[in-house]
Amino acid sequence: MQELQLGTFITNPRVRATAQTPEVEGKGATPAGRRSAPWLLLGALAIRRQLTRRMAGASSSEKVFIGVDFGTSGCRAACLDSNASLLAESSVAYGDASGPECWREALCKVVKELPRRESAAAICIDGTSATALLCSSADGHVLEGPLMYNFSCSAAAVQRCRAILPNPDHTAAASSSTLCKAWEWILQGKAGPGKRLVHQADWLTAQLLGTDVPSPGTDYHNALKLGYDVESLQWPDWLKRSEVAPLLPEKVLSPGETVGYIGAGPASWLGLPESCRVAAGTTDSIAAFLAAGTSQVGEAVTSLGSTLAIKMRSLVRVEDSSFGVYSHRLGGDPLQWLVGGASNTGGVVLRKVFTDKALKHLSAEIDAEADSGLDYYPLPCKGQRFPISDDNLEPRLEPRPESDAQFLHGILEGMARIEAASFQKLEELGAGRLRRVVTAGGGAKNPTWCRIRQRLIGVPVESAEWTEAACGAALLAMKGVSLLGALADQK
Ligand SMILES: Nc1ncnc2c1ncn2[C@@H]1O[C@H](COP(=O)(O)OP(=O)(O)O)[C@@H](O)[C@H]1O
Ligand SMILES: O=C(CO)[C@H](O)[C@H](O)COP(=O)(O)O
Repeated sequence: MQELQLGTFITNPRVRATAQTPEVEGKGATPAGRRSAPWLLLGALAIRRQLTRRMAGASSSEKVFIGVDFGTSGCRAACLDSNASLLAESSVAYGDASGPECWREALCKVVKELPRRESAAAICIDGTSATALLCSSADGHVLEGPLMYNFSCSAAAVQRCRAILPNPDHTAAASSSTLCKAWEWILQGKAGPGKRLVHQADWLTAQLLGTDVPSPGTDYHNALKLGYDVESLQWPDWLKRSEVAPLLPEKVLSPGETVGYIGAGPASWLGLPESCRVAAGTTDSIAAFLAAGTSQVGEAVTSLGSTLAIKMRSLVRVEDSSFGVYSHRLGGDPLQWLVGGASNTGGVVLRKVFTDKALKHLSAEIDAEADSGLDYYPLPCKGQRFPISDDNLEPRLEPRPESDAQFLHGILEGMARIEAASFQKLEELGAGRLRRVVTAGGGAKNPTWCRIRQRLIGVPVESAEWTEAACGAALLAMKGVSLLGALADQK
């Protein structure tokens, strides 16, 4: 098996690195040039290994809090001290690998690179929303899947799903919903007694508890697309009466709520103490929202990751699956919602054409205030989830100009138009007026893209201080269930 190497250590600009190893400049692996690997592929990436530690030597016994983010292209971990300062981050790319064994390998890799993990007081995992596995209820063994977050189910599964929904606009009506994936397995004859649908974050959280706890249940963020009623906080009767009922997770917890503590086995292979609390998780774009830090209704977070997910704080819950719009529960009194959706556009389109290094230097050549003169609709392949829900929508990336910088300009502008149309749709549907956009994800490090987006969206657009979702998961580990309410109650 290929020897695993360290991933890229992301240095948080706020915390000055005190220990630096020389920069290792590798050749950027082009996506097409990637070699396959049984587990985690780390091509010859430009690896800057910097462990960030606070200047003042924090005592090694001081408690730390760990968040682990399982995104589309890789896994990242963040470690906070008891003042919620960022101590260290680590990451590993999946490359061409995928599936539960790859995720578990990534979990082990990123956690074992964190300093002071032996003092961890709590850990929390976020995963891609609506990524589902079919597992044995008895021992948690994976039987089918994963069906990934953007997997569009068969017409038969979608039809059976929509037939039980209380209304056609329901979040679970989307062809990529977790509930459609449950019907997919039912129609294939793979579901049945002793089997349960498990979200990516839930399965990984169970790895932390050890083998004697097959399933920790789920959280009400991950449960939304499975049909959970996040207003009354219960499985609705129409779902409990359906053939899906036996597949539903028994427990639905609040994100950050205690699921249990690190099992003896995981304690040894992760180097975490058995006293470390395991918190219920959330989805990757909500973890990014939590990391980005917003303070009032009308503010939004756009996650510019492999996909483009937006969440706007609103006092109005909006749900319209015909546009791919749904609302996650934030909390507070009055109850606040994270209204938005997840588009198939995003960094995945960029990575098919440009390495991260090329993105950086080509972006510097672009005049963000000028129009590119191109009219692209950037998608990785046919199909769009939001703000147009259409499995047959084709990408538009022609004509390609001679200049790579102009080509990139057209793509960034095309994605910014999709983002602007998304916010416009949320306002049309009653979510309220957009005031400001804070940016998370890999694209947040591109100031040119931020300026193009600001020009087309028409409100201030800036990069978050913490652009990594893992920091949001670490805050959930640290603050527990109080985090969401406290965020919502900020006026
Ligand atoms: N300078 C840049 N400008 C725009 N996009 C970038 C830049 N650097 C990296 N990216 C994009 O960021 C994406 C990865 O972001 P990340 O948040 O890690 O994604 P995910 O969590 O969805 O895997 C990649 O698709 C890559 O193309
Ligand atoms: O695009 C995705 C993967 O990155 C997911 O769909 C994303 O998690 C958005 O879903 P949610 O709004 O439920 O978090």
